[in-house]
Amino acid sequence: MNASTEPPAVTAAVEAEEVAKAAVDQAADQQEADPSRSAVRSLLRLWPFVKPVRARLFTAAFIAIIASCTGLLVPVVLKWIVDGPVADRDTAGVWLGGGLLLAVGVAEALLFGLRRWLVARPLAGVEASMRAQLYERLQRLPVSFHDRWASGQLLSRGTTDLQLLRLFLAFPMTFLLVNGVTILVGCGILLALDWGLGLLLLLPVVPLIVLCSLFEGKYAVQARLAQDQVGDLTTVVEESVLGVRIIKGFGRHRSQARAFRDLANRLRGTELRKARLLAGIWALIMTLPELALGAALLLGTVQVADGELSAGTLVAFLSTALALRWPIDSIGFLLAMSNEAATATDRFYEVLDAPVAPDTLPAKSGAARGTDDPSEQAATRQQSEQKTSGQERTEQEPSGQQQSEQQPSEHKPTEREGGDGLRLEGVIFRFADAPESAPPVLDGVDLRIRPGETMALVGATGSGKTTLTALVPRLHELSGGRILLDGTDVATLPGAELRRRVAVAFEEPTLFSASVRENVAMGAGADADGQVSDEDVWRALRVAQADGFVSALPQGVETQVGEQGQSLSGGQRQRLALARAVVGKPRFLVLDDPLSALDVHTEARVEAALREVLSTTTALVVAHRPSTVLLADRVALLSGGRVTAVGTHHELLRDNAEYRHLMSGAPEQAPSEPELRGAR
Ligand SMILES: Nc1ncnc2c1ncn2[C@@H]1O[C@H](COP(=O)(O)OP(=O)(O)OP(=O)(O)O)[C@@H](O)[C@H]1O
Repeated sequence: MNASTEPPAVTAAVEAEEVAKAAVDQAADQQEADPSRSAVRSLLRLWPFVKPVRARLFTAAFIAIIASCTGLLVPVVLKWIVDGPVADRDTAGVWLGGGLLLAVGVAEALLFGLRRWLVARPLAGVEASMRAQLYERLQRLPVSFHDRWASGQLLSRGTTDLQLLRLFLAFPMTFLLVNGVTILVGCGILLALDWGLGLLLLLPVVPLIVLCSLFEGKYAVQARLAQDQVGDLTTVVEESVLGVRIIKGFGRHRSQARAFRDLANRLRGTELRKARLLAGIWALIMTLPELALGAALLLGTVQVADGELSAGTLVAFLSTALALRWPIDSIGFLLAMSNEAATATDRFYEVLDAPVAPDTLPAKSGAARGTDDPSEQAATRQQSEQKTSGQERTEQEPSGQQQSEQQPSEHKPTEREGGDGLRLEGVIFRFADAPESAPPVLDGVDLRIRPGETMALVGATGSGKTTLTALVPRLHELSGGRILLDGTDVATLPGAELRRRVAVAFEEPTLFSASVRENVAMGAGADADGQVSDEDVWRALRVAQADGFVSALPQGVETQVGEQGQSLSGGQRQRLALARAVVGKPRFLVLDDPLSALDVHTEARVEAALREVLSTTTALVVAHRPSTVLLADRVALLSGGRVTAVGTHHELLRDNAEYRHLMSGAPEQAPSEPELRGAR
């Protein structure tokens, strides 16, 4: 949650518009495709997906080559008919020739039909497996990746780009090969029929090769631009649909539509440039061979008149040349489609190549990520204690404000046998995209939460509370320091184990298009799928005070909550998210202001029920209101990137001006966030 002084709804409306404008600008600045990149090399990266169906694909390509070359028999049969039965006025021979031509045509059609049948099924499988891999990768990529990438760009890669690739494998890939072989065989026949006329017909080949390679480079740039612009357009549509209430509420539909139109116009411009390039190369590909054919026809006719060439040979020559027209004409758009497929492959692999944080990291030594060496640990702690005044030191050495830990707090923490609770040691965090000059959001946070203890985390808006809570379940990787769960560094815990130990609920509750039961049971972890009993679900719903409204839903826990739970109120969504966090009875619970949307009475009831859960769970709860803070045994104040005070709510109210200011909302002279950051 970013710091903002505007009312949230106004900010959201302005942001919606700005996002659309930013997408337009982004499209304008879109990084150009590298014209020197090799389309063939890009397309070869599809091999791992194509490999399982290679036998069928190669068989289909071979059949298509046979079918296409079968078509080249037509001119040979024609030459035989003209020079034989027609010249000899042999009617039976003409019928036989006609029958042969029919047989050749039928064989060609059957072979092409067989090819299509062979490729349709396996290619749908290739597309499905690519899509599955993309989705799986998206799930594994870190939150920082998703922060950077627009959702529309990812959506368009999973839909439009993969469709383009299936089309390429089904059609252009095969036909570039088939038509290439057909042209070679056809040229061989032409040269065999009359090498002089054949050479004349082949004259345009060299300029056409040069022109095609020039076209390919230019087309690649436009194809990349167009596909990126489709991604931007998808982002704007998605955001407009999700933010439709804000757009309508603030009457922003016109400006939103304008921004969309600008983006659509840019895409239109790019598509027109593509069409112009394609039209240009197509015109050349059709005109140059046509000119050569005209010249060959003229020369051939003169030769027939002079008796140097038989009429049958000329007919065969011309019909072979005409049979090659489609394979030659199609090269322009086959190249264009291949280029788009190469771009789609690049875009697909941009996601697949993005680095995924390893499931577990080796424990690092030294201060950067803490250390297992007790002497180094002591040194690290000493360093961070020097940085932090009035901050929690250790349980054994209470001082100043910390002495009050000895005083009775509202809820006595339960010690767990063998557990060490949650420890943050010298935690440093900086967002990867933050400017170099900006200080880290968290700059040496030290905090110990004892087993069974509930610690409230309080701080000014934008002080880094949400960021800190995201570090415990490793939604972001630390820039320095370490976080220990019962003595184990979270970086060394396998992902599944980490999820089993830690459950989270955020202020902005995310629900999925599924039933209430499925949304809640999700919190029990992937390995518990299908094993969450009704009793567990209802217990969690009771803790979150959600049992009442869920019972009143038309199908109870089986009720579908709609996309993002839009059919529920904000407070109801928050309570379901809370139920999801507690259903798996986690050892550690991280709650980012999960009760902010509740009225005070409901909040009090949720808190009463939560206390039972929290008495056996170690919890870190971000709090903005005194009522939420009272849920906790102790409170930590986050300020200037560090924990500057720890104590009970009443102690901090008494002793800490900044805390008093935050809790009371009184216009007291507490340091502002920029002041605090500047002071560092
Ligand atoms: N993805 C991001 N990239 C760069 N900076 C970010 C990112 N997310 C948050 N920040 C910045 O990090 C700082 C801490 O944000 P965070 O959301 O943790 O604050 P917070 O204390 O939870 O605020 P609030 O009380 O308003 O929820 C803010 O200055 C914010 O602008």
